[in-house]
Amino acid sequence: MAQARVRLTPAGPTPATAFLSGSKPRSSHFSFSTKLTPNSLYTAAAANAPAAPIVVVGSANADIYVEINRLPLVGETVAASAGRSLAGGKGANQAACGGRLALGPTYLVARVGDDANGRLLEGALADAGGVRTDRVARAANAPSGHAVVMLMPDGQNSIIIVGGANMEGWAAGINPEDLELIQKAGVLLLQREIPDWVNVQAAQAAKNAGVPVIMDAGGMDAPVPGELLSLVDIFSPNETELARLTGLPTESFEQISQAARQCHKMGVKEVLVKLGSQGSALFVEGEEPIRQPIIPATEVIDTTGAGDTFTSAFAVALVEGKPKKECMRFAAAAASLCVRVKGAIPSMPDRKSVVKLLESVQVE
Ligand SMILES: Nc1ncnc2c1ncn2[C@@H]1O[C@H](COP(=O)(O)OP(=O)(O)OP(=O)(O)O)[C@@H](O)[C@H]1O
Ligand SMILES: [K+]
Repeated sequence: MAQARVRLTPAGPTPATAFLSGSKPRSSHFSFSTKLTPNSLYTAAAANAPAAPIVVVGSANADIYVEINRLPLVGETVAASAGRSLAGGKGANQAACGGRLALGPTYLVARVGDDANGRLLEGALADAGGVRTDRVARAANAPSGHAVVMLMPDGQNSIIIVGGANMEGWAAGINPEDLELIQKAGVLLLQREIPDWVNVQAAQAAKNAGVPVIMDAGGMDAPVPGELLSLVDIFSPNETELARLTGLPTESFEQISQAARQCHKMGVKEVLVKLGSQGSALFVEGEEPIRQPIIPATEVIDTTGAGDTFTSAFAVALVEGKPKKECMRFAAAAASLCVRVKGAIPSMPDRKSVVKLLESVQVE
């Protein structure tokens, strides 16, 4: 449960995955046109838009990175050449991004432990700016979610994850006052690093109040329960997660379209697929897909957090009532800025930078 996933095996229809991220192989069998629509209203008019809150219900994780030459053998101790602890978890990442980009408030509903990692997470979220952390509660009987990420010189990594409070900290579920908050939200943003039953509870509350639910597919690789899918308005996998969910190949755009249609049959009307350097595509049932190419980065430094940035930025634009195509452009611009900077939360752009990038992109 951390910044995103690492592909522990080469990409394929059903890879083993963890919650942390690294670079991943991508299919390059298809390409997008780069036709862009004019950048409309992220500036003056948007400033007058009603500022409905974004509510993220999800994970917060302390990621402990160690750089080692090789894994220790059983019974052996090895010295790391470097180590650091960073805040992550897809819930925290998406809240941090919302906090930077949204006109209104962004709340994170999460569980941490009453421990040093919990304090690290609370501090990092406060430093990220713009995130309301008063709904991050400390669980009495579970440690904060954390992960040990062992980075090796050849780029390989091994990860051990402790779900901790993300998985065990919810007791009887989401607090009544947090359910009320969800029902007043402009959008509810979910991922899969907390128990499915908690996600169902949040999504049900949102659905009852007519609040749109976006679920990022990243996190645990167990099948998504049908009950949860039926409560989600926009489901957002990358192509690997889409393949895993549907059991279908996602190497070509045609195959991705087929897999998205399969999701429609499973009860999700809108599927927002993230395709790495190939951009993204939104499949709304019964409509032509909307394709969004990447907005090229001057230099790609680290794609960690790109998926979380994309999903969260899409939600930010959606809350402002932007058309879906505009939401995708906004998200692509935010993600393009994210890949230029190392790390997850530290790489998430502010609104001004996204607007500036959108303005600088050539309009056809
Ligand atoms: N090299 C790149 N240059 C510019 N933008 C990129 C690049 N790679 C990714 N992006 C943007 O980031 C978005 C999300 O990236 P990606 O598809 O890798 O998400 P993900 O697989 O969910 O990522 P994560 O590793 O964070 O879980 C893409 O749709 C694209 O807009
Ligand atoms: K990054």
